[in-house]
Amino acid sequence: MMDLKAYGYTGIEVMPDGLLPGRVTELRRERFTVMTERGEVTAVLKGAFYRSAQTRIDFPCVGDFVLLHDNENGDSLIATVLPRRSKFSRADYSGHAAGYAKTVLEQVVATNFDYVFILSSLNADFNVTRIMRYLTQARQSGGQPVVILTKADLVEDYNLLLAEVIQSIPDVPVHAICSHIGLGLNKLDPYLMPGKTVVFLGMSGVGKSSLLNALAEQDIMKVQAIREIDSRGRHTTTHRQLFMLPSGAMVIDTPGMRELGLFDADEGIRAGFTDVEEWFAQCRFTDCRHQAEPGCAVLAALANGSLPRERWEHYVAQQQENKDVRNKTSYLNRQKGSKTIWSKQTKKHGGGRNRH
Ligand SMILES: Nc1nc2c(ncn2[C@@H]2O[C@H](COP(=O)(O)OP(=O)(O)OP(=O)(O)O)[C@@H](O)[C@H]2O)c(=O)[nH]1
Ligand SMILES: [Zn+2]
Repeated sequence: MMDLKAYGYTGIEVMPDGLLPGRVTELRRERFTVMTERGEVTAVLKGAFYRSAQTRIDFPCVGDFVLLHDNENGDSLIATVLPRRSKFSRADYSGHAAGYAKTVLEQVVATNFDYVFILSSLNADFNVTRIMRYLTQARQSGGQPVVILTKADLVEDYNLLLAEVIQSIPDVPVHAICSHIGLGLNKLDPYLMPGKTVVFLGMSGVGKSSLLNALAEQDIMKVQAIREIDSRGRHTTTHRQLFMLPSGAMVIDTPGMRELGLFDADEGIRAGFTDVEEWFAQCRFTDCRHQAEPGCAVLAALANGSLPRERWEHYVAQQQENKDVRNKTSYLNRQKGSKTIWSKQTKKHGGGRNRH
């Protein structure tokens, strides 16, 4: 018997008759892999999901705890998604013709994680502003942020940059690592305790796969390839989306989670709020601050519910953080002067890798 506690399950007060709890470890098209007390099962959604769910937010995602009708002879049926303690989602405009509908679908890409590892490389891409923008995203998610500065081997003295980041965000733990030689990985042990779940947030190429492989103490991609050869019925070319580390902690690595980090946060955040900014054009005054002005379209949209209040508050918080970051960054830039503190020999390996 599997103990689901190992997967971070904390139980519910009353278990409805005939239902089995589990955690979603993989989602491919409409088929789920769910870890339960009797091991891994495949499952599909009960028809009621498609009839009653208002948006795809209500659909289970990797990391979710669910209750299912177990079926030993085929697909089990997922009946309920248990409340989430943290989640990352991204706006999905795919269902709408541009400029047609105002509603943006929310696509949940990972749930129920304890820590958000914000990865940023110490080489030429080093950028405190970007780290702070990811921090805003992380704080909104409900997970605890941890900043991880990667590729410490590529700079002459990573302690300078480490000190800079610590100074900018004194309330968040910051660690420098090198996945290739294992430097600093032991600093991550306190987060990687049994039953805890971690997600990685960061741009393409910062070293997410390398860290995952280093923590897994094996090459996960290779492991998967071998699985396919010994024909255990897996028809995928990518690794598991919720992965159990030897330490007993789990890492969620879904394609959607990767995409969250793909854009450069500098433009990405702005692009992510078009549904909010669209209203500005309809305000009576072009310099409307959307606070108490007559004819403010934002206030009207908030009042009649066309613009969710949560969404507006998220936007305002983001704007504030951007401002703080700009102030801090110009301060840091003045301090840094003309010192060259990172090595130039390393150019980022551009996009040639397989996308998972
Ligand atoms: N020198 C050095 N290179 C590293 C380190 N970690 C990763 N790299 C290199 O950086 C490149 C990108 O690393 P990945 O681990 O694939 O990055 P990723 O974040 O998974 O990238 P995506 O899959 O595109 O999201 C590879 O060439 C790695 O070998 C490190 O600690 N030191
Ligand atoms: Zn206004």
